[in-house]
Parts: sequence; C-alpha cells; structure tokens
Amino acid sequence: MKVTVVGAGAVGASCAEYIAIKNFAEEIVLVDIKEGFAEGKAMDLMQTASLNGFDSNIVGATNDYSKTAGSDVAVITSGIPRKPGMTREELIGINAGIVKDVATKLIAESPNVIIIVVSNPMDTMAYLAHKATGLSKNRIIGMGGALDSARFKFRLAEAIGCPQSDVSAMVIGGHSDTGMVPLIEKAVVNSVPVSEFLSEEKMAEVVEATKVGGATLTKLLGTSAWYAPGAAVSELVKAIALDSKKVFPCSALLEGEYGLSDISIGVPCVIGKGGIEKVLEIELSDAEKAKLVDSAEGVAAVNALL
Ligand SMILES: NC(=O)C1=CN([C@@H]2O[C@H](COP(=O)(O)OP(=O)(O)OC[C@H]3O[C@@H](n4cnc5c(N)ncnc54)[C@H](O)[C@@H]3O)[C@@H](O)[C@H]2O)C=CC1
Ligand SMILES: O=C([O-])CC(=O)C(=O)O
Repeated sequence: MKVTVVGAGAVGASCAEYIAIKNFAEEIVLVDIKEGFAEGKAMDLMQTASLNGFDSNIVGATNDYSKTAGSDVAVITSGIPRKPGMTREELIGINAGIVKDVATKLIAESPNVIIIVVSNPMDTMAYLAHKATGLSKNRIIGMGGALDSARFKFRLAEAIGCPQSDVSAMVIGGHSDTGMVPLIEKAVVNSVPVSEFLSEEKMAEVVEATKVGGATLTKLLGTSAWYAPGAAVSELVKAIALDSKKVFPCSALLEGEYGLSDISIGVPCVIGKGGIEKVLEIELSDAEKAKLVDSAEGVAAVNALL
C-alpha cells in the first residue's frame, strides 16, 4: 500500500509515524509547501526505522505531487490549526482553499485514491472535498469521530476507574465543540452499561469533557493536538489496508441516512478496502436523534460559508 500524507506538520508527521510503526504500508509520502520540511520530517522518521522495527519507506516532497502518483490512500492534514480561544470553524477561510487545491492535485496523480480529510473544520472540509473532486461517497472519509470516540473512552475509563480497553463507546455528529454527540446511553464496560458505574451528573461531566476535548488540549498546548489525531488516522488507514471491515464513526456524505442529505457528518461506518463500505443506520433514542439533527444544522451553517 502507498499512502500520501499532505501537510508534514504536527498531525501529518504523527500520522506518518504511526502508519510506519504499524508496518502495513510499503511507502509513505509526506508533502508540504514549506521548502525542505517534508523531506526533513521523512528523513528524521526513516532514521527511526531500525529503532522502531518497521520496513515502510518514507519520502518527503516539497509540493511535488508526482511523488504521490499511484497512492491508495491520501490523508489531508494541510492547513492551519486553531489557537487557544478559537473554534475549528474559524479556520474555514484559509483551510477551504488549501483543501480544495490539495484534493484536486491528489486526484490528478492517483485517480483511484481514497481520501481521508483531517483539516478543520473537518466535516465542512470533507463536504468540500466531495464537491471539488466529485469522487464517489465511499472514497472521502472525514476523520473526527474515531478521535472523539477515543477521547470519550479515555474520559469514561478515567471516571469509572477501569482500563480503556474494556470500554466500548462512540461519538457521532459534527466534529465541533458543541456538535459532538457522545452516545452515553450506548457506552459499555465489557457489555455493562456505564450507568451502572456513574451517576447522571458524572455522565454529563464525561460527555462535556469529551465534546471540548480538542479545545482543552489546545489551551494546554497553545496549538491543537497531534498524537491521538495521528493514531486515529493510522487506524483508519490500517482498516483500509487490511480490508478489516472495522466500524468507526467517520464523516460520511449522507443521502437520506438518519433523515439527512447533502451533508458530511459523523456516523458509524464500515471501513475496508473500498473506504466507507457501508453507513450503519443504528437505532437512536429520541434524545440522540434530536442532538444529531441539531449537530447537522450546525455543520450545514458552516457549509453555507463555502
Ligand atoms: N479532524 C481532526 O480530528 C483534527 C484536525 N486537525 C486539523 O489538522 C490541521 C493540521 O494541524 P497541525 O498539523 O497541528 O498543523 P501544523 O501547522 O503543524 O501543520 C500544517 C502543515 O500544513 C502545511 N501546509 C499548509 N498549506 C499547505 C498546502 N497548500 N500544501 C501542503 N502543505 C500545506 C504547513 O506548511 C504545515 O506544515 C488543522 O487544520 C487542524 O485543525 C488537528 C487535529 C485533529
Ligand atoms: O481541536 C482542534 O482544533 C483539533 C481537533 O480537531 C481535535 O484535536 O479534535
């Protein structure tokens, strides 16, 4: 498998590192507009190969898309991150132009590529990538829910005092501070509902901490996070590479599912070699449905700014 990662900054380099360490890709191409930056990150990462025990070849390129030709998967992380106090939506002005340009260049070199959109505001950038490229809906995956669900599991395990590996939980909806819908009623610790362990008040705290997970880290770091985002992307790429049919919440273009259309938003998806192979329409409670509809209104309002 050949994977391109556009943007060799914090998230892009983390994606490349986790993909390399998981050792399922033959080649990883890092692309950035900053002269020499991607080449430097690629060389630095390649010097970890004997230490970390991987065989992937990592190459860097300054804005040279010919190096990306024949990619199976391309991850778009190019663009600016938010600073403390900002929302993801405020990044649209700069990032929309970058995502549109990059998506078009990627398709020109790799007509069969599956694109994973990471740049924020992610749901709107995934929607824009659809509009700009006309690719079929299975081939554009917005990454947000995989990360938000990992943060939800972290918060649940912390509150319950159990290992994260025992927690199964999912966040759907828009990847925004107010739009995420952590499905607390469906969250379990090895099949036991989390309500057996946590009070209503504690569950509400966990949900709130999950929704502002990115903002909390941005305040601490001065810029947004990269380790968990990179790890989340690497798991999506791995599911495609291994055709594993794993379920992740991803921002998918909806055509009537959940009563929503003409919008990319986080819903559970089966991920395999075809990208989004299926959007799963799970049973939602009335409260969950109402939150998803609210979230979709928020995403649609941002899409209208394109
Ligand atoms: N969807 C998600 O869950 C997450 C999304 N993000 C988003 O990912 C994006 C990247 O974040 P960071 O890596 O922290 O930022 P960063 O500033 O560290 O890296 C971005 C890189 O993109 C490059 N770049 C800018 N324009 C480009 C172009 N036209 N072509 C190629 N490269 C270009 C920059 O030179 C820079 O190296 C941000 O928009 C951030 O909000 C970050 C974390 C999670
Ligand atoms: O918070 C941000 O701006 C970056 C991001 O999407 C995340 O870490 O969830």
